[in-house]
Amino acid sequence: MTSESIPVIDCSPLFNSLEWDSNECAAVIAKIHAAFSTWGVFTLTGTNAIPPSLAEETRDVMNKFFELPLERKMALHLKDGGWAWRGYMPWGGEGTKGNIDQKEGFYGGSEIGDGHPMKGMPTFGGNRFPDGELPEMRGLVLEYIDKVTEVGLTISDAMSVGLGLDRKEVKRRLLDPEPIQLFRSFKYSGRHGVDSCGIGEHSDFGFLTILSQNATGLQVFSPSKEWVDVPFIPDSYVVNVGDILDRLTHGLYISPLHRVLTPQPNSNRLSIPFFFDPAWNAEIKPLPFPKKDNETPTPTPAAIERWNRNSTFKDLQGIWGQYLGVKVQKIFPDLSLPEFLAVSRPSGRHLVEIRRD
Ligand SMILES: O=C(O)CCC(=O)C(=O)O
Ligand SMILES: [Fe+2]
Repeated sequence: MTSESIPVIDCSPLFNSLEWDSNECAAVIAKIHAAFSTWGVFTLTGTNAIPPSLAEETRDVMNKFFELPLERKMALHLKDGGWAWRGYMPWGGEGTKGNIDQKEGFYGGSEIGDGHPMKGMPTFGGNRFPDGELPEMRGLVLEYIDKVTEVGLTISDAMSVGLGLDRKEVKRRLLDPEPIQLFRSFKYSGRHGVDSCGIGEHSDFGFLTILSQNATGLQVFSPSKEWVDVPFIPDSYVVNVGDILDRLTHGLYISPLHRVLTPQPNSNRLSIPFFFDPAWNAEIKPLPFPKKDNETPTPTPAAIERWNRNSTFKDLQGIWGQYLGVKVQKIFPDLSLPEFLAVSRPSGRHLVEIRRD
């Protein structure tokens, strides 16, 4: 048994338009900085950027979505959404390290118009909502994405100040003109005879993950290397560091291992992880801190061990989209991709076409 528990941080001063150099804000910023440097995760309370009713209605509509007949959901299958990586992911459709994850999912993102310059690139494209069966889902999910993005931007500002940078430095370097916004919702349900996890142990690929949940089940690997339950607290969000933020902070911020326990066959656990990632064109190079002496911090052995868990970010170069494209290609090996430069593979270039069938 462990007495450790993940930090819970009331972030209301940051959302209540207080001066950021007020004592209240400074205290919250220090707590976030400490949480990211030790656990890599905290439970955020006190945000008014996402009205509680919106979060609840979004979870409700996602539950309704998962209750739709299977053939209606299959009509929205992810693979038919191509590079946009949007739509329905059936139960068992994903796995971690060779084991199937006992979950089904819905994948979405910000809606872009036909004329958008990024249309057709990995993660950019139309959402696949069940407009006929659940007409309210589109509006709720898009509104939720807007609001949770505000939370991501506020945390990024706090992080920037915590790292000794100007408040907008992280945003300017990594999130302008707009962060990549990946909406996910998962419904966990176990099957008799299958003992794999809801999601096996992993760390997140991107920058920040901001997760809403309706029950316990998520566990995080603690600083003293034990699995610790993330409690369910109403109107809270679990915010964790992803692998690229770990790298960009020279390993000061920790991308934590986490997993979702094996769900019961009649489980009702629903989560909405939101991946708040760098802008497609963001140049991937470490953040310039500490500012005072400009010395590059030396990564600790623990950081190097984390970075070696997977080699995606072995060398930091190029732009975020080049890493993201490779990630999406691994998920859809059969799809072909618009041409783009990739940096995390020796071949360097993918030459593909968008699937039209
Ligand atoms: O559903 C959860 O609680 C965790 C989801 C997660 O870890 C992920 O999607 O990366
Ligand atoms: Fe995760």
